[in-house]
Amino acid sequence: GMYDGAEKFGYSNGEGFEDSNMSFGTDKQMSKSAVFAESNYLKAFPEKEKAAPVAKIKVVVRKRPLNKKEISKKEEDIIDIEQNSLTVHETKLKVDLTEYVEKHGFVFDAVLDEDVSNDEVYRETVEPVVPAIFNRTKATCFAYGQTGSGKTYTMRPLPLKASQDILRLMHHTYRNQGFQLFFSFFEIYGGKLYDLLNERSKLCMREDGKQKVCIVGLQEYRVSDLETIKELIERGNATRSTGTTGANEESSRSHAILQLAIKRRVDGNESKPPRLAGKLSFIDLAGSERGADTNENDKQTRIEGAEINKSLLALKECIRALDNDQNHIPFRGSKLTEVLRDSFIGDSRTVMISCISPSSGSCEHTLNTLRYADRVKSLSKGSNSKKDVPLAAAPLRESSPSPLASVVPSFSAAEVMNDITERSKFGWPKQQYAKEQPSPSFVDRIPKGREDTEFSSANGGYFNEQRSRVTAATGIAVVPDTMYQQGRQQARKGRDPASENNMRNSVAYPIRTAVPDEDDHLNDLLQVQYYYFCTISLIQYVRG
Ligand SMILES: Nc1ncnc2c1ncn2[C@@H]1O[C@H](COP(=O)(O)OP(=O)(O)OP(=O)(O)O)[C@@H](O)[C@H]1O
Repeated sequence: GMYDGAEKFGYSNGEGFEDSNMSFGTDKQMSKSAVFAESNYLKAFPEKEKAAPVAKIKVVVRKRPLNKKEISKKEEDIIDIEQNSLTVHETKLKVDLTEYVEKHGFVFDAVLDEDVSNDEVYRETVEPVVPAIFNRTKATCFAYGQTGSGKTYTMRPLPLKASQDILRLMHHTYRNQGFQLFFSFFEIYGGKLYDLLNERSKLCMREDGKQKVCIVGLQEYRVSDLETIKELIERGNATRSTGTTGANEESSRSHAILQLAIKRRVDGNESKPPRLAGKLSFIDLAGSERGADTNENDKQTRIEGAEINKSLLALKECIRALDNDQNHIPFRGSKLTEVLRDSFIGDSRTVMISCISPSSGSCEHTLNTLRYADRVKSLSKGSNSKKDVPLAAAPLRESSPSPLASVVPSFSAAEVMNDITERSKFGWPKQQYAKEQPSPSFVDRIPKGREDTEFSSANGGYFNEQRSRVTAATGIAVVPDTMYQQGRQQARKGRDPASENNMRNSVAYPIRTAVPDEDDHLNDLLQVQYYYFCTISLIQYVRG
């Protein structure tokens, strides 16, 4: 048959896990045990608590070339890259309709420009973590970015390249040591799990008595040659669901998770299932602008949008909690993070590749993507008081605590100042505006043909964002999803006030109930002014 090289395993992927005896507790037991999951882990491995912090998270940005459509529309490339820093040149209009360019600077672990090949992307991102998965590490690699920014283009080749390296290690360095490679591929769509290698059969997720995540019924294939892996990847990709949205018809609205698990037979004992040694997960996330879809289309699309939004937020919070070495990691925020739970406990590595489009028409989405990426990394570093690093820029070295972490806040501080100066010309209260929030009385350049949806969602996002920010700081928010909010507040705790200033959330929040305050009234006033301005402009345009 087609999968001759693959040995098919019908059991849940939890069965073969280290020390796992698949004893499902009652619901009550499960939720109780979940709370203590991380502390149990530390009890079992006390040395982990004392271990020196390692660079667990790597954030890489990749810019794609302008495509034919963008070139034909005469859109400009607005992204400048210099080593590992990047500048976005955003053209804006003042109230008097004169144009000005606002520059936004960012620094990441690596910034890859449009000439960088997929091979180089692999070398920069996944290759360094491959050896670690033979040694108890769970590594996760995901791409983030708007539809059409190159996530799939970037992610598609990575699993096969990684498999090649894994097989090489298995056949050479770790030869005759009982290591086996297992392959699984599933997707999360609208909060539900589907097996991409088993005709999209619906899966359910359980936690066993020891807080191990089990996806019951997920097909795992034992693989030992590249050709089989290639076939499985192609089969899974072909099964992925795609949907229709206002933004891009072709794009994926599901998160696809491809896992390469390394297991090991202990003492050559054939009767016992092999134990999990390490794991490498690849996640092709749904387009990051999906949260913004919540206003439009049919009910199903709105639900999908909300779910995607929730999972992207939850993912960010988990990674940040992880980087802060927090005891509580808010896995429960979404299906995606629950599924990835065991990838975030213990020795873990996360590689995030933020994909951006270079074109002026995508400026707003690009800034959102970069802010998300920046927030995953820089804030958590800023809060780590133990690290005393010089302020001067220094080249980043792999796996050392990033000296650049200190550069990011200083970079931002200058921008905050610019921002404040710009705004205070208009007499707005300075401290109310965190860095980089769009000021509502400037008309951002809106891509042609997308005015309505883009603007309304962006604007809605802004006001929601402002609200949740203010209420979180004063602690008066009443949020229905309490688990989720606890996670957020937990994540905020370790932060210092200086970095709080740089708080930049990029993803539109789900709408929350909040007590209105002065700031909200100000926002409403500005919004009214803005609409007034638009109406006047429209009337003038129609007349003349
Ligand atoms: N670095 C690149 N070099 C050349 N072409 C690219 C690059 N990145 C993306 N592309 C091209 O741009 C188009 C869109 O890319 P892709 O499908 O990967 O976007 P995406 O972010 O995965 O979108 P979606 O969220 O809708 O799945 C594709 O035709 C792809 O071939």
